[in-house]
Amino acid sequence: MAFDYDKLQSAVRMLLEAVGENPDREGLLDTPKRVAKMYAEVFEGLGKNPEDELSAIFNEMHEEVVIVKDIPFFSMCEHHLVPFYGKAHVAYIPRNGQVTGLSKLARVVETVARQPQLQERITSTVADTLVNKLNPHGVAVIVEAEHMCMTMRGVKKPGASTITTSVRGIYQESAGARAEVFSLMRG
Ligand SMILES: Nc1nc2c(ncn2[C@@H]2O[C@H](COP(=O)(O)OP(=O)(O)OP(=O)(O)O)[C@@H](O)[C@H]2O)c(=O)[nH]1
Ligand SMILES: [Zn+2]
Repeated sequence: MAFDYDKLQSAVRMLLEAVGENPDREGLLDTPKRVAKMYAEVFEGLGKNPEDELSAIFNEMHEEVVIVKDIPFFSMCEHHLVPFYGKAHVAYIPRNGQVTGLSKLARVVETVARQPQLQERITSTVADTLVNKLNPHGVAVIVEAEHMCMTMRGVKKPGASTITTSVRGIYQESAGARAEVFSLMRG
């Protein structure tokens, strides 16, 4: 995705003017440039297909659960463009030896989080990415996050955390399997 740095910089300049700041005062002179760079970084997942992150697939006959938990992530709430951040836990049961690299699960989370987002959509997109690419027996994703739009503004409830889950395959069908994986993921 090609970011329009010039447009971003003039938008930031306009924003500063609109709140009554003087964008030409010394401390703010480089701010439009810095903020443009920052947006390019925090939105670098835009235009990427998270399935491309699951490039390493090993033919390993392990048809039991694999869990990577406590994957830290930072995202930007699409309603207020302020951060929400926390941890994602990703579990899947490979099928037919379709085992991916552990770091690739964290890369999927990273790509999906680095765009204007909702926590629910991060959770379901990570689950669907694994389903589409690996065709596993089951997938479970838990995301726990704190939303700055609920802490520094608005309802102002610091410490409130939001938990979302997405399950696919066997974890959708079997309450027992789901309870087991959730306890491993959150334990
Ligand atoms: N479901 C969901 N809601 C979110 C997420 N991030 C922020 N929100 C909510 O989006 C809602 C937007 O509500 P609005 O009433 O349109 O906006 P607002 O007046 O700024 O709302 P307040 O935050 O209550 O002040 C708020 O309730 C936010 O808490 C998210 O990831 N998922
Ligand atoms: Zn918000």
